[in-house]
Amino acid sequence: MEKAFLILEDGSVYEGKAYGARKEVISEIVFNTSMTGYLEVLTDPSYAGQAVIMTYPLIGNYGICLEDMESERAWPDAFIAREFARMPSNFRCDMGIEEFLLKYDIPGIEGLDTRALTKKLRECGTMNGLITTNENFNLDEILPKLKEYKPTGVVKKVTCKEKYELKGDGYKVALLDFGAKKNIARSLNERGCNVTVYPALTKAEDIIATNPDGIMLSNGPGDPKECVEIIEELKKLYNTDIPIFAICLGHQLMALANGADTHKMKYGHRGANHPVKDLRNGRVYISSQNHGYVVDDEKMDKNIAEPAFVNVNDKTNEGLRYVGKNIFTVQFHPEACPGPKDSGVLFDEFIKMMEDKKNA
Ligand SMILES: NC(=O)CC[C@H](N)C(=O)O
Repeated sequence: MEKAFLILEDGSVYEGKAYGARKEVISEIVFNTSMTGYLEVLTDPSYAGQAVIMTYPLIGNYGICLEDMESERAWPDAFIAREFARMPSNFRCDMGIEEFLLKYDIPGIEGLDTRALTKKLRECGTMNGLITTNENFNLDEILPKLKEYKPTGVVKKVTCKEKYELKGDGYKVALLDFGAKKNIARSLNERGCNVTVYPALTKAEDIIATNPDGIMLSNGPGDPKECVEIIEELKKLYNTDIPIFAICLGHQLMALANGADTHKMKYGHRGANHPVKDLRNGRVYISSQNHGYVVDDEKMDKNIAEPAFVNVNDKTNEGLRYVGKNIFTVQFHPEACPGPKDSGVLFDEFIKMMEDKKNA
């Protein structure tokens, strides 16, 4: 077995075995605590520019079911687990995880201590790292490069190139694709919506001109503050009376468009069991999450938006309701995939919002 190394920005080195593609990459190293759903993690475009460590020790047991992909390809720069399954067992399985990683040229490492690694990232915060099979690495050369790295231009990389449509007889929804997981469009389409998916840099005027019943802003990769052009367009969408629902990056961008600030969290939320509390009724949903940035809700003008959800573990903001507007946005993932479907009802709330607006 060929050796592979993960070298972190602080100079620590973890040795494991090479798996998947043989390729040297520098990336932001993040961990995900989901016990299943590795294919959905691999195909979530929000991971572009990052390498993912799965904390669950055995990954790949049920193989890869291509039908369950959340986008057209796999996005992480690298994929790391304690052990990858050699003999997947599942009647829907199309291929094993190694074949899938090779197909998208993604290097993997297994056999390293993912628990120690996760503890390290929790204590020191998210770090950049190098994944390599070169045993003769030189830390003096590598560490300055690691400190410099920042994923940039990632939304442009992952968004669709052309608009496309999912036909439905119900409400007409314009979905802005900042790196959308497929289950967002599917969740709307299942509720009858006719969904038109637009590239991230579509002008607000072009969307407003189609007279949609509602606008959906998707999840996506990278630092929200980098998306300056999109934020400008969202200001214009805010000024219409079209109902808007936003998830994750969409939520952060709408907040930035309205004078809020965002910051990078110490190590983010990535997993399938994050409790979020609905501040209207105290109800707690167990949610699927994948984000490294968060909206500073204390700095948000309360006349513009009020906190709608809070994370029960660390009290960070998980959603906003815009005052006097048909707009609500969430930091977590009601579309699940992977993870619990508890908060899928929020799509029904969005439908209700469009209905009320139409009947007004
Ligand atoms: N899933 C997402 O939309 C992530 C949003 C943003 N890239 C973050 O990490 O916070």
